[in-house]
Amino acid sequence: TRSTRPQRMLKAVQKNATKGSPESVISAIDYFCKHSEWAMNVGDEKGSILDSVVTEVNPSTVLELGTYCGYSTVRIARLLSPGTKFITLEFNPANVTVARQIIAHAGLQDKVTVVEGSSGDLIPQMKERFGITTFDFIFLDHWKDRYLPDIKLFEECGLLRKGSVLLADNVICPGAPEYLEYVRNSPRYENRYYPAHLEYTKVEDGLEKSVFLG
Ligand SMILES: Cc1ccc(Cc2cc(O)c(O)c(C(=O)NC/C=C/[C@H]3O[C@@H](n4cnc5c(N)ncnc54)[C@H](O)[C@@H]3O)c2)cc1
Ligand SMILES: [Mg+2]
Repeated sequence: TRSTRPQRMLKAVQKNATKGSPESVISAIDYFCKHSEWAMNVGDEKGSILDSVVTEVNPSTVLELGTYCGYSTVRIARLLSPGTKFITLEFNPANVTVARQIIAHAGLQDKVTVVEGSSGDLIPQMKERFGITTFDFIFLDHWKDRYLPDIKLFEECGLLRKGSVLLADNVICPGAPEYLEYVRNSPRYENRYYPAHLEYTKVEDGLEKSVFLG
C-alpha cells in the first residue's frame, strides 16, 4: 500500500541527513517540505523563534504536545542541558514510530521520551509516571482545540510554577482563538506574540508565549 507522508519524510531524513547531526536532520526535513511535500512541522522561521525561547528559558523539565514526526522535538532536544527531563506526547502510533526513528537519526534518543497517548489522559499522569513536579517549558503544537482544555489541565494538576513558560504554535493559522482569549484575559499569565508565517508559506501565523505568574 502507498506510504504515508511521515514515512516519506523519514526516508528523506535517512537518505539525506548525517546520522548523529541534529542540524542536518532539521535541514533535511525543511528541504523535504520546501521541495517535495509540505508538512505541518513548525518549520525554520518559527523554529528559530522556538530555539530562542528554549535557550532563554534553559529549562530543566520540558513537555511537548503533538510530536508528529519529531521535527520540533529535535529542535528542542538539541538545545537542552544534560540531565534535562524532556517528554513529548503523541497519540498516533504511526507518528510515534516515525518520530522515534527521526529522533534516533539525530542521535537524541537519550534526551527525550516519546510517550504514546493523548494529552488529556497523560497530563494527569505526569507526576506519578514520570516524577515531574512542574514543567519549566511547554510547547503546544497538537490539535488546536486542545490548547485551552490542556492549559486548564496543567493548572488543575499543579504542573505550572511561577515562571513556567508555555509557547503555542499556530495561534493565527489554523488558529487557537479560545486559547488566545483565555491567556490574554487571565491575570495569571504574561503574554507576548511573535509574528511569523505558516511553515514554508507566506501565510501569516505566529507563536504566543505565556509566562505563568503563579
Ligand atoms: C486550515 C489549516 C489547516 C492546516 C494548516 C496547517 C497546520 C500547521 C501547523 O503548524 C499545525 O500544527 C497544524 C495542525 O493541525 N497540527 C495538529 C498536530 C497534530 C499532531 O499531534 C498529534 N495530536 C493531536 N492531538 C493530540 C493530543 N491531544 N495528544 C497527543 N497527540 C496529539 C496528532 O496525532 C498529530 O501528530 C496544521 C493550516 C491551516
Ligand atoms: Mg504547528
